[in-house]
Parts: sequence; structure tokens; C-alpha cells
Amino acid sequence: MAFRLALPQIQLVDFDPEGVLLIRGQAGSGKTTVLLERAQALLRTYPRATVLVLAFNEALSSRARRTLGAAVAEGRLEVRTLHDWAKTLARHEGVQFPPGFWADSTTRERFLGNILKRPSMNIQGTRLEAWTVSQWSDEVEWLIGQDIQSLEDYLDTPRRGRGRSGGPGREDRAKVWAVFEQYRKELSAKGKHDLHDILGLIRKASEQSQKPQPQKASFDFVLVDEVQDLDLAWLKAVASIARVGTTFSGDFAQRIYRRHFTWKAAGIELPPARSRFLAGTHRNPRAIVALAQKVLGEADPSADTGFESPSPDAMLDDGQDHVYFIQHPQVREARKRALLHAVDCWKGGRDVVIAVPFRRIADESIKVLGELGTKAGFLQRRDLADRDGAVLPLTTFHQMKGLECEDLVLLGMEDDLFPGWFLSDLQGAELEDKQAELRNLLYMIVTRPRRSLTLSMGGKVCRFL
Ligand SMILES: Nc1ncnc2c1ncn2[C@@H]1O[C@H](COP(=O)(O)OP(=O)(O)OP(=O)(O)O)[C@@H](O)[C@H]1O
Repeated sequence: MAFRLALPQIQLVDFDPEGVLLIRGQAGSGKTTVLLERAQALLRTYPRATVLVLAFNEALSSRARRTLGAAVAEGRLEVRTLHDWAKTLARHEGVQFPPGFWADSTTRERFLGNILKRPSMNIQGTRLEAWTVSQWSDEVEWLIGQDIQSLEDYLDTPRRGRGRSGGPGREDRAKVWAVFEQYRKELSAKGKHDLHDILGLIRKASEQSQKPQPQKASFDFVLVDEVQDLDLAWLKAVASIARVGTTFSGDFAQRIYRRHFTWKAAGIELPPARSRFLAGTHRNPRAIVALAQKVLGEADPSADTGFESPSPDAMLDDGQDHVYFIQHPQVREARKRALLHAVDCWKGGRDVVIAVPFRRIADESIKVLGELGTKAGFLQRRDLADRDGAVLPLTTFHQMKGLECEDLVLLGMEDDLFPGWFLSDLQGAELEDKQAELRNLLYMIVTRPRRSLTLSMGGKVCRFL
């Protein structure tokens, strides 16, 4: 590590290893750094302990592996995504994964589409008839994510959490439940498993091993990054792994998916003394933090999870302006200028990333860059985390979660595109929920760069800026 940890960070690295610790903090405050340092400190203190680091996705597990290289190589510590861990566990217990085992959202929608055509589902003539397959798929994902096991549970579960306000009324839930049960039955009959259903997979492994806790399910210490984006069912799965202590880190202002949990519902005791906040940023210059604060506005993503807005203290400040707006009445021209700026940075050997709200804009931009003689590529997952400058990287906002770069260029900051495109057809509480989620997404993405942020927009500027 090229720097010394600050005192509040050291205190969290060394914080009592037994029980639960939650490390909260604003973007760039060093949550992941502290989490990974803590994993190493635990190994130093308890050389025979088993340690599992759960990263949110492949890009972040790649970052963690790089930092924890030696311990991973020696087999003293495992770094996995939650999905990967559940899969390894299930495989160890003899669960088979034949081709086509996983039902992703496209497969889920196909199954649901077929089920919904059947008159026996009794949807005709109800409000549910107006639902799109993608709304059905969202509701199924919510049922899985909240670990709802019966119609009674479904009727009793409050519609809490962002993105849930528009759920079906009580009178329609029995019908939704029938569709959900049918989906599960048909999926199982075809030997498939819903990709979102991690807890279900672990339960399958338990049944197979005929033990309450399958072998290899436990580690002495578990450290979980980006906890804000876990679903309740995932958190329940995680909560049962550690024999001694679990450390979570996360920032609820960066919750960018429609998922929700409460610690209590997951069976996790979290006394206030064990929920610690890291203030300040070690990543962003002052101008970027100021913009990030504006983006977040008055948002309160979740009162029960202890959100705090970014602090103006401890920002990096070298007296320069690091936020650039590229505005032009024509979107195409604004984008071209922003792309040329990115090319300049890239040719100057800087670690620049271009991020866009939709894949389509990335593909169009790669074409434009090709015409300008620059080799650009769409990168995601590990390729993005391990980028080496061979191509000028483009990616979507979500892919940059937990990552950082030197310079960031954002395309598509026109209001009718971001957030407008995502909000069409929404009203009332659902509209507000979605807006809040997109604010978080924009907050996350604008806080990625260490040096400069460039935003391109043609026409009306994104309302969050
Ligand atoms: N004490 C420190 N001194 C200097 N740099 C630091 C310090 N702590 C962390 N950093 C650096 O600051 C950056 C942000 O750290 P990190 O990614 O751990 O923050 P985070 O809170 O997890 O961020 P985010 O929530 O935005 O993903 C990294 O480049 C990290 O190396």
C-alpha cells in the first residue's frame, strides 16, 4: 500500500473481531481498503483461522484478489462473489449444474410469459392484466429476494424499500402468488434454478448433505463488501457463514439496485456501537465532492440503515477545477467533443474511462471513435477492473460500482435520457422511488474519478445536476 491508513481507518481494521461490525462511509472514504486490511490483520492475529471475503461482483473480487494476493495464493483466505461461493458449496454437496441450469431474467420472463397466457391463472379482468412481463419478473425477483415462503408471508410483508411502493394490492396478491408458485414448479420440473435465488441454492445444498449446515459452509471470519446492494435473502445466507465474526462495509447512498433488507429481518443484531462511519474521501477532489453532494440532494435512501450524506471535510484540494461540462445544443456534437477529450487523456497515458447509461450509446461511441482512428472497447467485469490501457475503455454506469479511475467522461447527461428514459410510464411513489435510485446511481458514478470528471450533454441538462 502506497499510503498510511488514517487513524479512524486503523481503528476499524483492529476493531473487535468477534460479532458483527458494519463499516459505513461516503464514497472514497476507504471502506473497501479497510475491509481488505482487516482481512489481512485477522490472518496475522489468527494464523490458523479461515477467512472468506465476499465481493459484490467479479470486478470487485479481482480487485480484492490483487490486494490479498499472497494470502489467497497460500490458500489461507478465499475471495468469492456470493454467487460463486454458493455454487462451490452446492457443488461440494453433490448438486449438479447441467447446461441450462441457471434461469436468468430472460428465461424467467419466458416462463412467466407462458404461464400468464393460461386462463387458469385468473388474471383476466383484474388490474394485473395491465402488468408487463418485466413487471411480473420484478415481482418474482422481489419475492425471491425477500425470501417470501407463503401467501401469508406475502400478505404480511410490508412494501418497504425503494422501488416497492407500486406492488400489487392485497386483493391481487393471491393471484400473483399462484403465478409465482407455478413458476417455481415449472422451473424445478425443467431442472432449472433462478439465478437470483442464492439462498434457495444453499438450502438445496443443505438438503443434499442432510446436515443443518453443509460442510465447508463455515468460515471463522467473513468480510462482505458493498452490503447495501444485497437482498434480504442474500443477507440471510451470509449471516449464517461466520463462526466468529462478520464485517460488512457499504454506503447506502450508493444503493443502485431495487433490493432491500433490514438487519433485524436477516436475524442480525447490530448495536449502534458496531455501526461505524468513515467520513471524508481519499479519492475525489473538492469540485467532484461538491457536485456529488448536489446530486444526492436531500435523498434519504433508507432511514433504517443509517444513511449520512457526504461530508465536506477532508476532501482532497489542490485548488483546481476538476469538473467539466461539455454542452452543445446537438447531442451528437457534445458527445463527439467529450470523446475527443477522452482520447486526449488516453493518449496522454492517463487512466480514463468513458461511462454511459446504456450499452447502445457505448456501441455508437466506439464507432465514432473508430472513425476518429482510436481503438476503443466495451469493457465489463474483470476486464474493466484489470484494464491495461490497450484500448480506450467504455462501460455502463453500473459496471463502475466500487471501481475508480483517474479521469471519467460521462456521456448521456441529457435530462430526457438520464433520468427521463427510465422514468417514462412511472407515476406517484413509484416515480419518486425510481428517481431516488437513479440519484444514487449518479452519485456512485460521479465519485469514481481521482482526478477529473467530464460530463457531456446536448439540450436540457440532467435534473440531478
Ligand atoms: N488513508 C488513505 N490515504 C490515502 N489514500 C487512501 C487512504 N485510504 C484509502 N485510500 C485510497 O482512496 C481510494 C478510495 O478507497 P476505497 O475504494 O477503499 O473507498 P470506498 O469507501 O470503498 O469507496 P466507494 O464506496 O466509493 O467504492 C482508493 O484509491 C484507496 O487506495
